[in-house]
Amino acid sequence: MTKQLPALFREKMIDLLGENEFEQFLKSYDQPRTFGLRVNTVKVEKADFLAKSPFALSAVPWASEGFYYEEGERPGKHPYYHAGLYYIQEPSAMAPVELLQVRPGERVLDLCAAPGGKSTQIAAKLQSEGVLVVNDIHSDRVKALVKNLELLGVRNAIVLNEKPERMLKVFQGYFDKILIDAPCSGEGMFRKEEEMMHQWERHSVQEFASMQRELLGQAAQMLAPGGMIVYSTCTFSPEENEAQIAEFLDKHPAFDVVPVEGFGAGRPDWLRAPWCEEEFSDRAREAVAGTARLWPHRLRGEGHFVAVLRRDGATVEGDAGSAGDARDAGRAADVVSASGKRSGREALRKGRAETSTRAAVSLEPLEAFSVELLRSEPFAAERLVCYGEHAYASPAGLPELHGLKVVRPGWYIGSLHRGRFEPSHALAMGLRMREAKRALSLASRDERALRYLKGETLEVAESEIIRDPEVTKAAKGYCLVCIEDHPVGWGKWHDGMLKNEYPPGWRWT
Ligand SMILES: C[S@@+](CC[C@H](N)C(=O)[O-])C[C@H]1O[C@@H](n2cnc3c(N)ncnc32)[C@H](O)[C@@H]1O
Repeated sequence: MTKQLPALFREKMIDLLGENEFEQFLKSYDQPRTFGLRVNTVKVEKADFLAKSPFALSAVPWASEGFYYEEGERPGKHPYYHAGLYYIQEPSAMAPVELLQVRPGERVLDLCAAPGGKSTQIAAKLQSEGVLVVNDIHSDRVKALVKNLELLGVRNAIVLNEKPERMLKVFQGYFDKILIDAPCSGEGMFRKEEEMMHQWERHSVQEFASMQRELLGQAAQMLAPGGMIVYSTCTFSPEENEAQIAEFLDKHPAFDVVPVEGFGAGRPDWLRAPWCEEEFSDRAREAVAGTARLWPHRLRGEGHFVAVLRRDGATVEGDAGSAGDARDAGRAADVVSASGKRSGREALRKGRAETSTRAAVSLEPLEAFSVELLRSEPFAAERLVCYGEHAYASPAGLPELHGLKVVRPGWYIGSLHRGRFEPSHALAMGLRMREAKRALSLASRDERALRYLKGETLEVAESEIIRDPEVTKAAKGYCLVCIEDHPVGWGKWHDGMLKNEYPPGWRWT
């Protein structure tokens, strides 16, 4: 393994680390990589998952819901994976979101989000309260992002496929927290994915550095006063790490570094030729010592860099006249949604939803479905929005998204077509079992659990359909299929048989 490292990379790391530490660093490439999963507390309490985990787990010290599992285990091949109970995530990659200190109710942006490892981690910290905007510039990668958010039952995410510069007008000064998990040269991933070495040889560090500079500047404009940005990469190069932060601090005096403890320190001494040609202020040089370096030879994880940046509470970025407008507009929308713009509850009561074209869509079939199937109103507080035939529950407090490439304006509820409502798979995955009036809960060891995930029709006795006879007498019709009380999809029960509604693209193969 070690001899395959690109020669230029080896030379650079010797220069940065010195011969002694480089030897230790090099040895880490002969160690097996680490494997991690993160319990998805949107769906399951950590203690409940640990009590029934089929895998031997040990805690990742820096991530409250993160665990190592042993090589040879296959958590991606377990019904719990299909129930969204965890996300398979490299342990070091769990650090940036932990450091972002997300609280329920906040407005959070994940600017470079696909395939969604960190977005789903943010969603768990939000506990379905607040607004999560996730974005990625590459449309093919956004598909995986949407799927992961749906799998993990995230209800309050808006998915964009945008160039960040086009988001500035809409979101100026709007977010409490922003994560920039920047595109980078990926040097920290050489052990995990050998292909990264070939990519490294094809792209220059400078190419990534200029993208990162832009992303940091754009994020600063979308951050509210007093807000926080976490900037992370999975690379070692100072040009993409300390130099980015030092340059940012010199351009943005309202920001400071919040020192990170518990990892290797950032290296002001690497702000020098040939890695950086620029001169930085003493303030910036000192501050970068508070950034964090995760080294594969010093901890159980791959190589990462993380910087936590806080803006002071007074200053706003960019055009002083309009900064903060999006935040105020969002606040106004909260107020308006109680009267003018319709919350889910109101929309259902009035039988009409807002649409992208402003033409009202009849919600009667959705209302009938809700009355029949849903115990509570899980999207009562959100705005119901229709894009064509598709209904979404959009978190309250969003500015208008007109002009942006919106892939998901919120939780996808289902489609309304010719007087019929068809519930989406995302609706099933975002519900709790207790929110459905008709459900089936299979044990993970029940051979029908696997057969359901493979798309097969199941034999299910009427007595197995869980329902409150006071509320729903009939077993016939849509039923929320769960594995040990955790929803995995829809089925339609009739006369001892459950017709499978598990989407073909999601099936167990
Ligand atoms: C390191 S990956 C993100 C990984 C992701 N945060 C996760 O945890 O699963 C960087 C992402 O940035 C996206 N990207 C690259 N340039 C971008 C840009 N200018 N704006 C937004 N996203 C960008 C890439 O498509 C890629 O998906």
